Amino acid sequence: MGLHVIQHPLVQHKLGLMRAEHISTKSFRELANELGNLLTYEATQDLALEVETITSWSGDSIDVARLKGKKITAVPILRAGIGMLDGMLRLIPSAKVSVVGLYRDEETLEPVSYFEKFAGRLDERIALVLDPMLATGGSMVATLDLLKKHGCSQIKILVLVAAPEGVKKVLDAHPDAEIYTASLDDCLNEQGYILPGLGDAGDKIFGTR
Ligand SMILES: O=P(O)(O)OC[C@H]1O[C@H](OP(=O)(O)OP(=O)(O)O)[C@H](O)[C@@H]1O
Ligand SMILES: O=c1cc[nH]c(=O)[nH]1
Ligand SMILES: [Mg+2]
Repeated sequence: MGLHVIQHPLVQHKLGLMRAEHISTKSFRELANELGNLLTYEATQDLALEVETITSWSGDSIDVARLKGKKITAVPILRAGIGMLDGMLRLIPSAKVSVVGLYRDEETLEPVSYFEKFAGRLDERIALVLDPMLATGGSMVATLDLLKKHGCSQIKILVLVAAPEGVKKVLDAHPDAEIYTASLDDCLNEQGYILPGLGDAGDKIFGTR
C-alpha cells in the first residue's frame, strides 16, 4: 500500500511533456503545478467525511458531506517543492503551509538542512509533502524525521518521479508513509540523478540552469 503510481492518462501525458530535452521554464513550471494538483486529488481520495445538516436553497433541511477530522498542512521541500505548491493549494486553499529547506550535497548526496517553519499543531494535521524528485530518498527521510519530531503522525508524499532506491529508503525508514507518484523510474545515475527522470527539477522550475 505504501507506493501509489498514478496511471491516470492526464498524469501520464503531462509527465511525458516534462521529460522533453528542451522544455521551457514556463512549460516545466506549469506542468509541475498541474501534476501537483492531480496528485493532490489522488492522494486525498481517502479523507474522512462527516454528515452535516443544513438549510438548502429551497428552505428544506438536507444532509451534506463535510471534510472531517485532521486538517492539512502542505509541506514543500525547498526549492523544487514550491513548484507543486500552487497546484495543491488550488484544491485545498485553506491548507496551512509548512516549509522545509534542504539541499542535496553534490558530492556526498546527503541532505543539508537550512530552514524549517512548521504550521501549528502538527499532531492534528495530515502532512502532504511536495517535492518533484525522490532520488536517493535522503531529503525525504530527513523531512519525515522532522515532521514526526514535531508530532505529525499522518504523512503522504507527493513526487512527480520516484527512483526505486528512494522508495525503498523512505518505506524502510517510515513504513507508515504513503507515496504518490506519476512514475516509478528505472534507476539513479552516478551523480544521483534519476533516469529517465526530469533532470534538475529545481533548476528547471526556477530557471537557474
Ligand atoms: O532523494 P534525494 O537524493 O535526497 O534527492 C532529491 C532532492 O534533490 C533535489 O533538491 P536539490 O538538492 O537539487 O535542491 P533544490 O530543490 O534547491 O534544487 C530534489 O528537489 C529533492 O529535494
Ligand atoms: O534526478 C534528480 C535527482 C535529484 N534532484 C533532481 O532535481 N533531479
Ligand atoms: Mg536542484
